[in-house]
Amino acid sequence: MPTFPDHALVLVAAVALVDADGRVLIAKRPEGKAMAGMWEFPGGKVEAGERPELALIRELKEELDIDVTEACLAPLTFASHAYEKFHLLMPLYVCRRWKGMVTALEGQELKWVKPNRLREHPMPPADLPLIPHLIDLL
Ligand SMILES: Nc1nc2c([nH]c(=O)n2[C@H]2C[C@H](O)[C@@H](COP(=O)(O)OP(=O)(O)OP(=O)(O)O)O2)c(=O)[nH]1
Ligand SMILES: [Mg+2]
Repeated sequence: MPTFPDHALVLVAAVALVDADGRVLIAKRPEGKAMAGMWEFPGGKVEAGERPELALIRELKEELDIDVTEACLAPLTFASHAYEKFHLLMPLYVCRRWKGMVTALEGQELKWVKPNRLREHPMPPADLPLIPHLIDLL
């Protein structure tokens, strides 16, 4: 029985951008945001009426100044995590191809890391089960 009446589902689309050396891009959540200082996969909330793939393409332009096409987004797995105030459902895509140079447009710290070193970076609890999938893939 759910003890919380208003556990709204929040849909967030995220991506593992993979470089030629099999490293994955993570970004540090800026001060002032929830979970500030944690390392996350680029992405963001899917807006009402928006498809997750298009949300991700939009977020990658806004946050990193890169152009990604839908055909280059391969679904890998998803996170489903009960935060205190909402339930996060977060599909994780993999992308190895994009146009433009990855640039931190929101002042966020960026880092390319091997999947087996992701655990050295504090990540939101929802992300921890995603790490083995990336280790298996890359
Ligand atoms: N982008 C992203 N968000 C994550 C990850 N793990 C995780 O728990 N989240 C959570 C944190 C936030 O509650 C939510 C994403 O919200 P956000 O604030 O980044 O959304 P947004 O990019 O649309 O930004 P905003 O316009 O709301 O400021 O998902 C992750 O790996 N990547
Ligand atoms: Mg975001």
